[in-house]
Amino acid sequence: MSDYTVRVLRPDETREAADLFRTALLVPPLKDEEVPYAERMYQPGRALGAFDTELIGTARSFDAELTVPGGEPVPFAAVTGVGVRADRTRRGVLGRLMRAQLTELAGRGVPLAALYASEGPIYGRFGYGVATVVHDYQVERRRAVLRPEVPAGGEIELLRLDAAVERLPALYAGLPRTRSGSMTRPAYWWPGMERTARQSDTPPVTIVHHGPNGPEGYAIYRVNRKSWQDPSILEVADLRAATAEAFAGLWRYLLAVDLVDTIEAPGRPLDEPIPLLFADPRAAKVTGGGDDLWLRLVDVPAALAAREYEGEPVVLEVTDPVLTANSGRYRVGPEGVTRAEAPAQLGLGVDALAMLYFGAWAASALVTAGRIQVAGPDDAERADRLFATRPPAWCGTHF
Ligand SMILES: CC(=O)SCCNC(=O)CCNC(=O)[C@H](O)C(C)(C)COP(=O)(O)OP(=O)(O)OC[C@H]1O[C@@H](n2cnc3c(N)ncnc32)[C@H](O)[C@@H]1OP(=O)(O)O
Repeated sequence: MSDYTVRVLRPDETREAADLFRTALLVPPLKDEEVPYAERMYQPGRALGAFDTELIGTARSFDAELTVPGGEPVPFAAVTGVGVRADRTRRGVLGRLMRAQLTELAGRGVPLAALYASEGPIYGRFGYGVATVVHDYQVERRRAVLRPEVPAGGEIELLRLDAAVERLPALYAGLPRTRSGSMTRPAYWWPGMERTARQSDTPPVTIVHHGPNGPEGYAIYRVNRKSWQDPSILEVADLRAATAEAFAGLWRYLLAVDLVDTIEAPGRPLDEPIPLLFADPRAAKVTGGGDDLWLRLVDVPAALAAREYEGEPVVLEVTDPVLTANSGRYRVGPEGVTRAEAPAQLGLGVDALAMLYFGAWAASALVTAGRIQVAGPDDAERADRLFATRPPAWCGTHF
C-alpha cells in the first residue's frame, strides 16, 4: 500500500471514523446506542480521513479556548480521535494526517493546537511538547484527619446522573479559568463525558459545593469495589474549586464517604495543597503523574504575543520543520513580540517552545536536556524569568 488520499470526512462517515479510532485504541467499537454521542462530538468539517480502498486512518479536532499566562483565553484546536488501522501503521499515514491538519489550522489562523497523547513518542516530531504536568494523589482515608484550620466549607448537593448531565456544562462554564492551561469545554466535549457516565457499570456521582454566592465548585467520583471483601477505592474523576471554602468542603465530603479505604485523585495540579489539609501530611502521597496537555504553537508570532512575560526580552531562533513559515528569529519580552534581526540568544525547536510556553519547564532545564542551545552564560536564566508562570499551568480536561 503506498497510494492513499487524505480528505475531510462527511458526517455520515462519523461512526466508521470513531470505530477506527476506538479499535486502534484497543477499545470495542461503538454500540448502536452510543452513536448519537459520537455524532455530537464530531465538529463538522474537522475530521480527516486517510483512504486507500477504504478508511485507514483518521484525526479530528474541535474548537475551544485555552487560558494563556496573563489570563487571556486564546482559541485552540483540541486534537483527538487520532488512529491508524493496525495493518497500515508505520508507513507515514499519521504524518500525512498531522501535516494536513496543521496546514488547515494555520490557514485559518488558529494560533494553538493541543492534545492528550496516548504514548510519549508520537507527537514531538509534529511540533507538540509537554506543556502542563500533573500529580496523581492517593489518600489513606482513615489516616487523613483534617487540620483544625481547614475551612468548614459550605453546603454540598448530590446530583443524580440526569441532573449532573444537564447542569455540569453551565456549572463548569461559570467557574473561573484564570489558571494557565485551563480550557473551555464546548458542546463537542460534553457528549463524551455523558456517554462514559451512562455506559459505566458504576455511574459517577456528582457533588456541587454551594457558597454564599452560589455554586463554587464540584467533584465527580466513582467508588470501585469488586466485592465486599475487597478494599474500596474512591476515584476522583474531576474536581474544580473556585474558592478555598469549596476546595475544603469538597474534600470534607469525599473524606466522609463511608466504607471507602482509599481516595485516588489522578491528574491534579502540581500546587494543589492536598497533603496540607491533613494533621499527618503523609496521609496523602504522590503516587504518579507526568504529562497532561501537549501544546503546539500553530502560529508562532500570534501565540507568543498572546501571553504575558516578565523580565528582560530575549531573542529566540525557532525552527519549525512542519509549518516552516514559523521558523525564524523573534524578540520576546514584556513589551511585545517582534520578528528580529539581532543574533539569537536561544535556539530551539517549536516543540521545545511549546514546553516553555506555559512555564511547565524552565529554559535552563531544557538547556540541560539539550533541547535548547544558548549563546551566552546568562541567556537561559533570562528565559527562565521571562517564561515563568504562577500558579503552575494545568488543563485537567481530557479530550
Ligand atoms: C490525540 C490522540 O488521539 S492520542 C491517540 C493516538 N492513537 C493511538 O495511540 C492508537 C494506536 N496507534 C495508532 O493508531 C498509530 O500507531 C499512530 C496513530 C500512533 C501512528 O500512526 P502511523 O501511521 O503508524 O504513524 P506514521 O507512520 O506516520 O509515523 C510517523 C513517525 O512516528 C513514529 N511513530 C508513530 N507512532 C509511534 C509510536 N506509537 N511509538 C513510537 N513511534 C511512533 C513512526 O515510527 C514514524 O517515525 P519515522 O518517521 O522516523 O519513521
